[in-house]
Amino acid sequence: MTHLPSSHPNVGNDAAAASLLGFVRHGHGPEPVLVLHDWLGDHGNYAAMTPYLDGDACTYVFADLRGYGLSRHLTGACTVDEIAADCLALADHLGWPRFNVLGHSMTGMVTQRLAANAPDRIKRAIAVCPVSAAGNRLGPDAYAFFASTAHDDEAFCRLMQYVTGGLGRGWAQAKLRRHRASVAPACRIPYLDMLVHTDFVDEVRGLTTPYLVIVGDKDPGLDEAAMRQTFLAWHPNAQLRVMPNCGHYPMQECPPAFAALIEAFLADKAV
Ligand SMILES: O=C(O)CC1=CCC(=O)O1
Repeated sequence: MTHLPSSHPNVGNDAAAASLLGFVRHGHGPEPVLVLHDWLGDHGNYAAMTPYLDGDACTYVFADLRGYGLSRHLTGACTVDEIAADCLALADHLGWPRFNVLGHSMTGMVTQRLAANAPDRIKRAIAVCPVSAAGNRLGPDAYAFFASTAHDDEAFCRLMQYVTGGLGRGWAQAKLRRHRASVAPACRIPYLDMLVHTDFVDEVRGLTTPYLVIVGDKDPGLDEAAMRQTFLAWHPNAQLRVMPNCGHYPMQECPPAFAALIEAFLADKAV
């Protein structure tokens, strides 16, 4: 991976440069792919799968949202509109008039926001274990538990084990270390509130963007049934794939199989 900081010299003006999302680029192929991370990780979620990606076919840009990883210094409103605007600014900076977008979990809804805001710019969308435009309406106890992971290391580890069907302590602790090092404390709850309370379903129904929706069969909440009631119900050109023996993090739990799945979709010449 090539590391390009957000202060890359090709940025057009100071204001744009100051708020450009940090990113990591991989590959040089003709198919541009903007890759977004989840609530609890950053671009590092994808490190295990990059050796299996075809860099001659695609150019991947792994972006960090404000408050995360290479954008840890950037503050903001932590809304889906802000993320979508930041993504389009990054695509402009990269010289990408039209591109593919991949969102994971929390940023599943960002793929929909982008497809609704800029349908001519989004070639295809991939939504991985995604929270949809309907938000993830957690009840009070579940919300309190999710919120506690922002400061309670044990709760964080329990969540990491729960959403992967019981992976071990080593997995949970590795996720915890990366999270605590790369996610600014001030943005943890605001992004949770975004993923819980956002609702723009009426703006995405009927969008014809080609969609690949991927879930793991060990992800307890964001499962096949949930996808059929959301993404598959709203997007006429959506297809669903269920990854076997995989939880909420296919890019880390099943890297080569996940890479093959997304690249088969990205290679579809009909689009
Ligand atoms: O990963 C996210 O963005 C949010 C989330 C954490 C566990 C889960 O099921 O969703």
